[in-house]
Amino acid sequence: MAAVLRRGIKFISFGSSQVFSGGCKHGKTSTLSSFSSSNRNSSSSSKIKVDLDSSTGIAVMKFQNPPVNSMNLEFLTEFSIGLEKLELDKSCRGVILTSAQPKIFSAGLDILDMYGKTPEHYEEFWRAVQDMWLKLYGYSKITIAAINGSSPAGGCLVSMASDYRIMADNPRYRIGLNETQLGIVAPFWFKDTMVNTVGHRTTELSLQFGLMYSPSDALKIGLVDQLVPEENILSTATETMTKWLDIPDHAREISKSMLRKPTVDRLLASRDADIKNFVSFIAKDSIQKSLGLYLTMLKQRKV
Ligand SMILES: CC/C=C\CCC/C=C/C(=O)SCCNC(=O)CCNC(=O)[C@H](O)C(C)(C)COP(=O)(O)OP(=O)(O)OC[C@H]1O[C@@H](n2cnc3c(N)ncnc32)[C@H](O)[C@@H]1OP(=O)(O)O
Repeated sequence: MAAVLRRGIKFISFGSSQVFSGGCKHGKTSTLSSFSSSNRNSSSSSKIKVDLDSSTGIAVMKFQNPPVNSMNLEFLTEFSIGLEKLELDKSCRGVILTSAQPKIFSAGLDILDMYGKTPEHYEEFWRAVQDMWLKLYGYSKITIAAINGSSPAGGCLVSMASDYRIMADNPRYRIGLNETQLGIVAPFWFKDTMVNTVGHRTTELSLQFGLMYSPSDALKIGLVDQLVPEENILSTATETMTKWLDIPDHAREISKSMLRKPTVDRLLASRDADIKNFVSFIAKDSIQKSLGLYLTMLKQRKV
């Protein structure tokens, strides 16, 4: 990674995949909170807008943390609480995750929460990342990621933790676990989630090179399930959800749990050790230096 940063390279090719280089700025969106009809219940925390249609049982959670939906402590906390509320709500049977920001699903974990902070902050932050993944990966209801933009690292994790992934077919977008490009390491449960999604060999290459895939390459390796024109992404996600809703909940839920519980249990059995590991890793001078360099390059639009 250091060599990559020094060279200021924008793309690294690997087969037909590339490390991503972004290229645009985003405006802000406004926060709305309303209750529009007897069947639709909209609520909005500051970073996530939730719209539940109780006549269909489908909720849409829209990330609205401009400019790039980076997942800071506040976002992660609101995300976990929002998921929890919907899980407890009997009128909700499935959740669509998408972004209110143009061109970005999520930029992943907020790098500023991992840079220049205290050990206590790192600990709190990492616990919030774990909470979010444990809730989403072990979620009893159906989750569909409508990936309407780039989705690096933590954004890719959220997508992979969903039951089904629909991505906008825009060749400028990228998705993948690019942690090594920042000089950091995806923890074992990120790795497990990817192995469970695309298999061991593809994960070996993806994680070591920090590969970011175009939508068509992501479809080829099974990182996403379907590509659609950008303007159709929400309608397709809703149609797809309707098909999933045809399956009796209890049978689908037990099947999902059978497949995912061992992976969830692995982290549950070692949460404190995982936090300790994160805090000691991220606080290292060499890692802080790498993150500092990466942030500088982001600001200079060289990533
Ligand atoms: C033992 C375990 C140890 C560690 C495990 C840690 C696991 C980490 C997981 C992660 O998720 S790390 C985050 C990885 N994310 C990235 O690398 C994404 C970086 N960002 C981009 O590639 C691009 O910004 C983009 C998301 C593609 C968007 O490009 P665009 O051109 O549209 O916007 P721009 O680059 O100008 O960014 C706008 C603004 O946002 C800041 N930014 C971007 N991403 C992040 C981020 N992840 N965290 C914090 N801030 C981010 C960027 O610097 C710009 O800020 P500025 O306007 O002030 O310059």
